[in-house]
Amino acid sequence: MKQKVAVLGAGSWGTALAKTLVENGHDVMIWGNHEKQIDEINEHHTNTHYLPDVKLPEALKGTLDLAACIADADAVLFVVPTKATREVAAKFAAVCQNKPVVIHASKGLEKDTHKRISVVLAEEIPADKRQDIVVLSGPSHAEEVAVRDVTTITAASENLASAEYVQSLFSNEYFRIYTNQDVIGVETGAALKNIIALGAGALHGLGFGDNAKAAIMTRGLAEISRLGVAMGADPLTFIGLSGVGDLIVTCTSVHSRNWRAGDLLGKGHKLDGILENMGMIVEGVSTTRAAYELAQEMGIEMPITQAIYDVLYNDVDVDDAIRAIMLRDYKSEQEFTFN
Ligand SMILES: NC(=O)c1ccc[n+]([C@@H]2O[C@H](COP(=O)([O-])OP(=O)(O)OC[C@H]3O[C@@H](n4cnc5c(N)ncnc54)[C@H](O)[C@@H]3O)[C@@H](O)[C@H]2O)c1
Ligand SMILES: O=P(O)(O)OC[C@H](O)CO
Repeated sequence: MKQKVAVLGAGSWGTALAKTLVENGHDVMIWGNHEKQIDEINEHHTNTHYLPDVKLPEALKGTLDLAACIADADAVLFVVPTKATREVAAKFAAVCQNKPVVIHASKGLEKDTHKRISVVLAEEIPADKRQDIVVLSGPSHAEEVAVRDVTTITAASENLASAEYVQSLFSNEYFRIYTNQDVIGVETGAALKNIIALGAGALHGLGFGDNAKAAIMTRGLAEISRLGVAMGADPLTFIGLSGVGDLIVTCTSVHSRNWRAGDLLGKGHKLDGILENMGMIVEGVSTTRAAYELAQEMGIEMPITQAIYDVLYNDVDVDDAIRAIMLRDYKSEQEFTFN
């Protein structure tokens, strides 16, 4: 059935998802915070900074007016960077007049509080202003979804009916959505893979080969699962789309901003300059800090995260960080415990 959907966030992912929703026959409005960009969407049906060469459907309307965007919406999709989610959710709650399903497609942990995004949304949006919160996540680069490349991701909610609603909203012949009821697992897998992608990029930038890539992805998944399970996730979620699936795509694709940032770090560029030139959000940088602090609080061993934290925040040389990981206490692979 045709639904009215508001997309909050007019960057790469918001624009690609809005395009898919229009192609699925829904009535879609996208809200952004840059006038020139919203004008471009409305007048030229493009969003060239984020998705060069992609023609957007004329039926996709952009607005700077949040209240107008969400008026009568059946569903509202939050797709702003993690650091902006609380602020946008509070603005939403202040003007929301109905009770839409709240979906989010962002990937990160909130700085300072270390909270998952669905927790931040639940704190800012009172239950009388929304239905369930559903997480949309998995291996998916906007650049590929926007050109209808085959993609599979997950809609996660504790309430299966809400996950199924989001599944039916987005699914089509190139975009297949699975449901999942492990919200903690889906969100932690999504957030933490960005840290490992920074590391995989750095190894590439330093000239390491495929063995190193396999090593960081496999041992990265071990520590993602360790923290995720300690937070309450189902271990099996990490062998699914938002676990190993997203890890594969983010650690191997040139589209990945996190991988590209890591690659440049490995080649000796400075972090500030890398972030400035990317022109898009690199979530892994702030998530590394949040995950490192959370792991310290919870007493969870995350050596790769710690190494990347040291490179990003303690000025440790990448080569030294790798040597420290390789020469730490020798372990059994079977030491992997979920508790
Ligand atoms: N790009 C992808 O392929 C992709 C895929 C899956 C998930 N994600 C996740 O989606 C989230 C958004 O990523 P993106 O790629 O669209 O980022 P982006 O950098 O391409 O765009 C972010 C957008 O958010 C807007 N924004 C920032 N702060 C805002 C605020 N306070 N109020 C209103 N708008 C604000 C920016 O103006 C920009 O339009 C991230 O958490 C990312 O990890 C991205
Ligand atoms: O470009 P990245 O590194 O933010 O990754 C985007 C998506 O999360 C990939 O699934």
